[in-house]
Amino acid sequence: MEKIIIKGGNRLTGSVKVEGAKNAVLPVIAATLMASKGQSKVSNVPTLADVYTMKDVLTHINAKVKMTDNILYVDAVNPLLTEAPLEYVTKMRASVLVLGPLLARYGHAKVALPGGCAIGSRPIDLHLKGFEAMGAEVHVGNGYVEVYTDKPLKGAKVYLDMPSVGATENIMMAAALAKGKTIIENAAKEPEIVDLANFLNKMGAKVIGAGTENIKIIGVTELHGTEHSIIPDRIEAGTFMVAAALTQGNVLIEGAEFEHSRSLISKMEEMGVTVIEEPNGLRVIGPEKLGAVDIKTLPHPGFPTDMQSQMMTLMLKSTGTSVITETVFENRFMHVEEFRRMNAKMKIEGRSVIVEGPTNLQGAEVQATDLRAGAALVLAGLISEGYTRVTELKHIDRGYVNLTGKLKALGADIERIEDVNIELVSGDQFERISSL
Ligand SMILES: CC(=O)N[C@H]1[C@@H](OP(=O)(O)OP(=O)(O)OC[C@H]2O[C@@H](n3ccc(=O)[nH]c3=O)[C@H](O)[C@@H]2O)O[C@H](CO)[C@@H](O)[C@@H]1O
Ligand SMILES: C=C(OP(=O)(O)O)C(=O)O
Repeated sequence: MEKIIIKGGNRLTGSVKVEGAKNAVLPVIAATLMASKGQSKVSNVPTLADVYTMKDVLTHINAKVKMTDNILYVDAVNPLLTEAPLEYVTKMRASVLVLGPLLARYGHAKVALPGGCAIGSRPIDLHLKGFEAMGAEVHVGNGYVEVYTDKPLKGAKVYLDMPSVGATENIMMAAALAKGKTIIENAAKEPEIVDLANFLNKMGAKVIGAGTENIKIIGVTELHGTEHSIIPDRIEAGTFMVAAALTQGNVLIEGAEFEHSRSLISKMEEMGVTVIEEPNGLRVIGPEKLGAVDIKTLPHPGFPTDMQSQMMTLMLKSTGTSVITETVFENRFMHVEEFRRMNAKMKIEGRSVIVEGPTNLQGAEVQATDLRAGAALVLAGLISEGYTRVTELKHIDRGYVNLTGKLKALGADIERIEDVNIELVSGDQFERISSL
């Protein structure tokens, strides 16, 4: 079983480059399926497991896909299949984002119904409500969801009960090729929604107002391939910001956008962290003593749920009682048990976790329960006594390119090892691996 092993105590310094955003590139790749003319060239594509899964979905349905370095080429001109089987959806829920594009282009799409996952039940009822409002029939059965229509989709007014990111994206993509005007009310406002809208507009779509709560889409009859560069990953950036703050470090996070991370920066500043906007990124300087804060996760521009577990690590180092309340997902606290194995003092009360700090964290063997929880445990390892071993790295690989290498370059004592035989890597073995 592969593990990341961290020996805590090092201060991080230097600079680290942020990759293209996972949550922007996945919908953009899905949208390339709507180009009935010309090839799409997407650059700044992160080499993540999720990107390869999305690439496999596209190949499965007959699109021609090629990836070299960080550039992805998609040619979807030839007729496509309209079904994506279970194996892809179990690896990555974002595979449901092919529903909107395929429905709009072919009048039919079928994908395995995503089940619950470690962070909550995650239904797709709002996506389906949008498709129905545009005239599609929805059939759910035998573990699959099928959407179809024998007439072109028609523009509609769709109110989302909550500003779902995926539903906004799926409906926006379907509406781009529908007849007439669609308005998405209470739409998600994340920067990744704006990136998708920009990509669609370069393909010939007419999307107005992305980034606000009302998005208007005037349908067109055809979309074409185009070129686009993916926005930087604000969650990867945030993870390194926390790493710098935790270790009393001084790190330049190259490519990090101030505007995309306002809520995180504001909380970090409240805790005593210095964040400086520089021409090519954000510099983060960790203080000697961190103050406690209360945080509530919310849809953008509120505090992102994808930074909740990493911030919990920072709270563990802060002096006083911090409370973190999760309002976006109903069950995103699986990492609390793992933190406790590292001597963390925290208590779950309903949708909140009460964190008592500062804690002397102790290294332990812990499991990544989802990708951000995995990153948070690696962060905790950076400030723990002794050795921390993080397993279930498949989760981390969904969302982070070379997390170990990047932290090592900043000065962390960290290794990723394949240890089929060694159940417990001792300090000596770690020293040997580190010096290889
Ligand atoms: C690939 C991608 O971009 N993933 C992000 C996206 O996920 P995703 O698009 O799945 O998240 P949503 O914004 O849709 O989900 C937010 C909440 O709405 C609920 N909901 C959603 C859709 C629906 O039809 N019905 C419903 O009840 C979900 O269960 C959840 O409680 O946004 C989340 C919230 O910022 C992030 O944590 C994920 O990293
Ligand atoms: C929850 C996340 O992603 P996904 O929606 O792809 O599971 C995440 O990026 O933290």
